[in-house]
Amino acid sequence: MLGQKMYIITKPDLIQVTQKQHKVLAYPPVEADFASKVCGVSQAAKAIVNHNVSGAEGETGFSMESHVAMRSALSPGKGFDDMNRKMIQNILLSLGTLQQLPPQSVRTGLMDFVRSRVTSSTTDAVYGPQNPFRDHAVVDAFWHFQQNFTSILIGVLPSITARKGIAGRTLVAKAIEQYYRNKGHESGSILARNRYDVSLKNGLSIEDAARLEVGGVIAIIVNTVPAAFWTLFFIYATPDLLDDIRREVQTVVTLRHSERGPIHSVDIKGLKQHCPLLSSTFQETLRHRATAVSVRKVMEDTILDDQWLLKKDSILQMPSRIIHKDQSLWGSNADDFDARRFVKDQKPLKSGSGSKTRAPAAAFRAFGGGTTLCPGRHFATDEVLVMAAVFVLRYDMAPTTGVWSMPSTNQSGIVNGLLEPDNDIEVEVSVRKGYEEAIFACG
Ligand code: HEM
Repeated sequence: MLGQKMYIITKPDLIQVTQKQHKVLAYPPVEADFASKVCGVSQAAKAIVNHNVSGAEGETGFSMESHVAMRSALSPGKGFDDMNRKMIQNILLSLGTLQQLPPQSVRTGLMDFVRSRVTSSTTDAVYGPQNPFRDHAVVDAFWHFQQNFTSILIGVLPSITARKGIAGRTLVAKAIEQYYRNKGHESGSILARNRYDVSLKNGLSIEDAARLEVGGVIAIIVNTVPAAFWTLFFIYATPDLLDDIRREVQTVVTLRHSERGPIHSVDIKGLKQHCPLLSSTFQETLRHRATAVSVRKVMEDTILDDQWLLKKDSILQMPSRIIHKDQSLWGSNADDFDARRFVKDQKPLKSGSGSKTRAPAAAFRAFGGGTTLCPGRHFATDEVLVMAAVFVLRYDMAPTTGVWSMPSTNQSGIVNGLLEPDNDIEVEVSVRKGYEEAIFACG
């Protein structure tokens, strides 16, 4: 990007105009460039990935077809429902494992805990019974790679400065390659199958298809982990909020007794429709912690909104963090975490006043917007809401220092969608009275 002209847009109305001009202010060339650099593919694969990124030749080529394939896999339908249901079952099951540990209370790093649960639940749902992430070495390698994103993408001599990350990436790509060779994708989700089919159809080798799939893993887990971490952090750090959310979640859980023990069935639809405070807390967590920057390439000289000349080949950025902290959009408490901000009966923002305000929908940028609005947002929302709901019902949690203090986030990488804590929080987690034998299921 050195020497490249850059424009930054921070006003939602201008962002909407930008998003409507998605052919000339385009995302696919940015994504192709990102994938080529971050995934470490061969020269031949770079040419395939960068072919027809402008869409001038119609909806053909790897870039255009993988966009469609991912969107269709993540849209409502049987394939998506199967994958989503498996992820939810995995989350419910994985939150039960603490119960099997000998003392009823365990010490763990909160980020570590969330990372391992999200990684195993999501990758198992996506990749199926031959999921390469069932191997802990692959999981560890992936997170080493993730910690080195920024250096790999824009660092000086990444082969030296990001050696551990690159080694991690190679190990994960090899494991996915083996998965493909064993035909693991055939019993995986629609998302895993669609991505493989598009890669092979467009002439990528299995090795390069596997390298690019490492980029797919970034999309499916990297943002959900901090989203779940911060959601739990804010809920437990605010005792009144924890009590209110517990009461709310209880209304969508039914209890029945079985030979195996008491079964608590969580109504997943009810969680989204009848738990406004939990949903609002999740959205506010994303608003408060998002750092995603939507990037577009200017494909030809363009006059934006009849007044701004954008030069061909320049880069346009729409940074969520600036927009989410704009007091003219979110009110005078824009910097604060307000768990009730997205509860529907909040009054809309009146110009420049009020602390409890609702901004226009376009001002919420955690999932991007327009044609590239995150297609995994429903999957991610279900994952975090279910995790938070079961966690609050089943567990008490307190930091071992005795005080919940907000961790610093200075080392958070610039390509992350959300801030990440510099250090993990050590917590003591214990099963709540009455939930010792509980089994959770989705209703
Ligand atoms: C809280 C979790 C998540 C956040 C905050 C998030 C955020 C985003 C953002 C900001 C973008 C780029 C949009 C743009 O530049 O306009 C994006 C793209 C994408 N996300 Fe997510 N995401 C999350 C979870 C997921 C999950 C769980 C999946 C898949 C299961 C997923 C799949 C994708 C895909 C495939 C794209 C690329 C879309 C395209 O090429 O058009 N995301 N996400």
